[in-house]
Amino acid sequence: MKIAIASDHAAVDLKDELVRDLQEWGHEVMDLGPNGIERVDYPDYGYKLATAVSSGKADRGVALCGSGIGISIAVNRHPGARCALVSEPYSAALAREHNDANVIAMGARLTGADMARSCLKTFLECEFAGGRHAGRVAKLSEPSFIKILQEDA
Ligand SMILES: O=C(CO)[C@H](O)[C@H](O)[C@H](O)COP(=O)(O)O
Repeated sequence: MKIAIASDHAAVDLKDELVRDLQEWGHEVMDLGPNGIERVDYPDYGYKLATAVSSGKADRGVALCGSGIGISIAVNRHPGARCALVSEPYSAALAREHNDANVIAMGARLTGADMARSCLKTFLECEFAGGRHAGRVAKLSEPSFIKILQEDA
């Protein structure tokens, strides 16, 4: 698969480690940065990642920051992204099977490299179950649903 990955400064080391894992597992990796530990803003990298996945340039995305919270919020602002913040493999499996998540988010300051690797492997191996979940996932990007949210805001 083609996997896009991005982080902020807090998760560069984890990003680099997961890039190596992804390559070892045979995936094509789009590393969207950053390349150093200089402070950057997670919305910038979350937006880049969401665009890569939504446009079809990448099949799946990996979003990393200190807690995973900021970058997952940023990615989910993009209408084509379904980003799941996880810290253990069962949630990573459910994110694929029930939610058809196309981006996994993790927090480098909270989740160790071995656990992150295990979550990522599960996320990439699991498939969307469809069935009763399909209509729910479709609703997330239905124009009428988005319109209701905007009107209620
Ligand atoms: O976790 C994050 C956002 O949810 C970020 O990665 C940052 O770590 C967090 O905002 C703290 O910022 P800092 O500049 O690293 O102190």
